[in-house]
Amino acid sequence: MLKKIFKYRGKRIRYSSRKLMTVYQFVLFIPVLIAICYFVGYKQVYSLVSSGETDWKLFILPAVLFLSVSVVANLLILLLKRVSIIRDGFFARVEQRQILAKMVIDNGYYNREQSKTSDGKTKEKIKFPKIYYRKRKETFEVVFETKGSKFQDKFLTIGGFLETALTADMIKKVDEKGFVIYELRANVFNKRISIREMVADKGKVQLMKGLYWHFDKDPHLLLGGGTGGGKTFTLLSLIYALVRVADIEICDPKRSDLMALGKLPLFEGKVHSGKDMVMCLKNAVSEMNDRFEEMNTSAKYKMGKNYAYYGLKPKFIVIDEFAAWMAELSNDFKTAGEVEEYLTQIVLKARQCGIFLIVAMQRPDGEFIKTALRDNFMFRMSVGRLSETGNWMIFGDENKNKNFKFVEKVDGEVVYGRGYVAKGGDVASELYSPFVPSDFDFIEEFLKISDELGYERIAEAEVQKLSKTIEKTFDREALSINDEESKEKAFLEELSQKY
Ligand SMILES: Nc1ncnc2c1ncn2[C@@H]1O[C@H](COP(=O)(O)OP(=O)(O)OP(=O)(O)O)[C@@H](O)[C@H]1O
Repeated sequence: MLKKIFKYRGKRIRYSSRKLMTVYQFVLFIPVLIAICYFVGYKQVYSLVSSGETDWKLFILPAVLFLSVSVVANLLILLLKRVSIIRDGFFARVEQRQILAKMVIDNGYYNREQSKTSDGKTKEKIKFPKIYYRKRKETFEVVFETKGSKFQDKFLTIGGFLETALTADMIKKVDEKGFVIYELRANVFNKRISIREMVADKGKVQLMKGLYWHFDKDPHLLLGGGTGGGKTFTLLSLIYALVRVADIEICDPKRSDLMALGKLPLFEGKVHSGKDMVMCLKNAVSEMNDRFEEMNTSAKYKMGKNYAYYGLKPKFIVIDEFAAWMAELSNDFKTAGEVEEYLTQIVLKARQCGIFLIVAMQRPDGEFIKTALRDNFMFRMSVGRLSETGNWMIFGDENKNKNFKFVEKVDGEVVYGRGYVAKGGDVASELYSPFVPSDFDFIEEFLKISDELGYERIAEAEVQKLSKTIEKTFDREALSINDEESKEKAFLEELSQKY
């Protein structure tokens, strides 16, 4: 009851909050000011004055000392505030409160109140509506009182505006009696991890600091994104992290970057293209049935337990450029029907026995992936530039009002692999896929994993050749594809540009 009466909503944003950073500058300077007043003012100047000293030259040194210490101290305080903002510390939050106050003033979301002073003059006072700022563990909340105020309509749709004003990403909007609460996350870029930090176990894989794909809870991943946005690198990163703990099958209809992996012993016979991809899905369905059989007849059978309990390894089927593949099959109804059938079975049933799909495409158009099938991908990601419709197709109706941004540069540097992420049905939040440094050679790294897992080594010349196929400058010729395949590849390339 008490909680209902006194509900803490956060720090109130007031007219005075517009100068918060300056106030803190002064507050932090006060101890320094006291110290110089004591050591310079009292100890030096005062003693000179009280001893009757009149030579003005003797006062120069204390004056210079006073000024220089003040300037240096203020510069240090400014530096401290800057570092704190960059590190998302205390002053990042102070700055956010100040920005909110300025936003209210600049947009006129306040009321003017007139009052009479004791000497009969009229004084105008600016009164802010009730707006609160509250820090949460990884996020912060901005709360607006609605209660029929003249700004109510504005506050109910201010989410996108807040995202831009506070350079933050809205992750939730909650309507409460009399209030609307926006939950935002700032400085998401700082939460980016390097590919080498990606950790996976039998139930989850890390994507950013504090962000995991719990594939056993939110099965099947749908990844969308425009050309060159970082889809292939995201897929490769996921494969890199998961291959230590899972079986991976790869379908690459474009026969591009991922095809090269098939030449490594670690993925021998596990990288598919053409008709082989249909077989891969068919085999996954029969493996699913076998796994269920094994689980149900196990001596330690327990209702509701999943693959991990029975000691089974998770298995991932990675399909790149899915829409282009389906477009290619648009005249081959039989095969297209077969693919759809296998995918539906896996999507609907395979979670418990540990078989998961990771499907990537430019955008999940209903023409190529049925909405009912798409809705069962419980984890969604996008990287790179995507149209409004593309985002809506990936993240669904829940995100129709989300302000999806395309960010090309962060701190002046071009950024790759930026996009959004959401569990099915949630508001999408900003994502930076794990960073792949320029000295990271996927082939070399997969060979290291091969060694760890006891696979045979391949010749150095072959390693060199393969490394080139997954370089930052796509050298697709190195894949040694014959003429007939080249034609088909060009056709698929064309389709994947479109879809
Ligand atoms: N996570 C990342 N870390 C570092 N660089 C990246 C990352 N993602 C993408 N890049 C850079 O962007 C380039 C394009 O990425 P990628 O090949 O993954 O795009 P794509 O969306 O798969 O494009 P396409 O559809 O044309 O194959 C890479 O060669 C790399 O230089």
